[in-house]
Amino acid sequence: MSTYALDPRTTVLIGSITSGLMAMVLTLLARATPLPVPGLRTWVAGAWLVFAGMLLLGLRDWISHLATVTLGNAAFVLAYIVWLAGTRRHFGERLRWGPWLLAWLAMVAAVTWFAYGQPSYRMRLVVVAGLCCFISVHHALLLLRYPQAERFGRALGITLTTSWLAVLTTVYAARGVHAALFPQGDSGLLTQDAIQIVYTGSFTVCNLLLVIGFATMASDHVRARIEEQAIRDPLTGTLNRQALLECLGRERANHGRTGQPFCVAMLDVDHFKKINDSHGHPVGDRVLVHLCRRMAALVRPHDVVARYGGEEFVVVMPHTRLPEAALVAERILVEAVQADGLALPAFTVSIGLAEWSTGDATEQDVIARADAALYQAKARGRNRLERAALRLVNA
Ligand SMILES: Nc1nc2c(ncn2[C@@H]2O[C@H](COP(=O)(O)OP(=O)(O)OP(=O)(O)O)[C@@H](O)[C@H]2O)c(=O)[nH]1
Repeated sequence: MSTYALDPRTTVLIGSITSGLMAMVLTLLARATPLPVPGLRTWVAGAWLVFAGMLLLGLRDWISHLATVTLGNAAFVLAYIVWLAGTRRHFGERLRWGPWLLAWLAMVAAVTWFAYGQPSYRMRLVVVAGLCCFISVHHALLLLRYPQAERFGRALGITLTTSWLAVLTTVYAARGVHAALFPQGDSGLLTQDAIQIVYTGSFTVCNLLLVIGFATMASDHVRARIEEQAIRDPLTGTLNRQALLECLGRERANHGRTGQPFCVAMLDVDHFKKINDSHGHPVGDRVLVHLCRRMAALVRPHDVVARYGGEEFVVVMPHTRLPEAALVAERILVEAVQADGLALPAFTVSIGLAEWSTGDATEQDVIARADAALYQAKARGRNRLERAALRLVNA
């Protein structure tokens, strides 16, 4: 009679059921997600491989040895390689499959040999635990390379996944070393002893927690993309009007606290309708995209470029007074319209510039003054810069 409440077969079979459920949850997550998550499908495939591997391992002695020992271990270890590929893909990299598949094939061959040629659970354990340990440590080190500070969800997902990979590495290392150093008697994966119960229980739990870790990373990825889409103009990738107003609100508050000046440049493409009419809207779109790229390259790192609407853009220049802002605006006027070798029609822009003044009550006021200066620039012949006079209190 068993001296333990759990036996390894029960642990592995419960593990296979829960990993099947996790695989299902991950599959549904991949189907339901409103935006594609790189690597998620690969993780789904890995989760199903874990389910298959654990189920086969748990059916030992009930179905053919080939299915349980060879295929079970093959599916199980392949899952770790597939998860590694999924993580790489998530971070925009590709796994070099060749060496990993070679190692996996060698493992499958060795396991088969130590199951039929020269049966030895001890050697199978050394081979399988050794490779799983190597994959897990490689996977954990890979995750540590990615920056995680800026978003809580991402940091949490990476930390969870890395932590469970570290635990998994320890489990496989400990089991592999124990098998290498000590005779394992008549042991098999499902033998009823404390070591096997702890071993099978540990990798079962870690596999589930790994899936939760990646799911956390995936959901944070979706949230970040949605937040990004909410503040970006889809055509040019610059901030949209809503984000611009928030940025101006911050600058206004900062000015209230510290007295730091800031300027707003409003920019409009001259005769843009003609460009659309003569060359078509797609070319007009390319002009806008090109202009934004050039502006982003010409302004300073802390300046903000936003699309105000149509072919109108705003540049916010923090910590800047009107004369310095005029230098930046002049640079944009001359250099942002250059499109040598890009097969774009020639175009010019007009700019109206205003500095936040004590007479401005809201961010809309400073925008309105920049807009009025832009109107003047248009009226005075376009392709030029006009500055709004400061509006001082009681002026
Ligand atoms: N291709 C393209 N055209 C746009 C976009 N948004 C607005 N427009 C077009 O931009 C044109 C703006 O024309 P107007 O407001 O008459 O101004 P304009 O022709 O630039 O003339 P001035 O501003 O007076 O120099 C309109 O024809 C809009 O349809 C866009 O995202 N892509």
